[in-house]
Amino acid sequence: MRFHTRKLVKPGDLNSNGTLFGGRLLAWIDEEAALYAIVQLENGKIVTKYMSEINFMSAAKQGDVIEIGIEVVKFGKTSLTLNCEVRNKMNHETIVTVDNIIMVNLGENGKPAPHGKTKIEFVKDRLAALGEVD
Ligand SMILES: CC(=O)SCCNC(=O)CCNC(=O)[C@H](O)C(C)(C)COP(=O)(O)OP(=O)(O)OC[C@H]1O[C@@H](n2cnc3c(N)ncnc32)[C@H](O)[C@@H]1OP(=O)(O)O
Repeated sequence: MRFHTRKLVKPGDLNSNGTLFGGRLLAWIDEEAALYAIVQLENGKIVTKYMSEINFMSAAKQGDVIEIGIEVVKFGKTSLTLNCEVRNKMNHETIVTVDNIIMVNLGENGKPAPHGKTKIEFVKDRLAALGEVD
């Protein structure tokens, strides 16, 4: 699993227990999944369809640095299924796992559209293929 994004837990991110608010964490995960899918599928019109088992394993507290990891479970026809783990950057303690996040690729009409992708691609390889590596 590749951990792309780091977040600092700030006072405005806390719940009434003084730990990281779960809704805030889910918003960060949703944005990360959307970003990942937009880059992989090369389409800005992508929506979250479904999230399965969300397991809050440990609490994060103010001042913690956390990181969000995403990996591909499956390329579908119009969908991309992702898996997510959020962990403490410093000690790698797992904070939450989400087993399946289904992102759906939309066409111009807003309906599911085939994305034509079957495997993970890296932007640097796409650029290299275009002769645009710096
Ligand atoms: C980033 C964000 O926060 S976006 C905001 C939140 N999300 C939204 O507002 C989305 C609202 N939902 C919708 O607009 C619609 O449900 C859509 C466009 C996503 C999907 O429409 P549907 O008619 O359900 O699409 P359809 O049945 O063709 O399924 C599309 C794909 O999703 C998959 N899918 C749909 N429902 C599920 C489900 N419950 N579990 C797993 N996969 C599912 C299908 O298998 C299909 O994948 P495939 O083509 O790779 O085989």
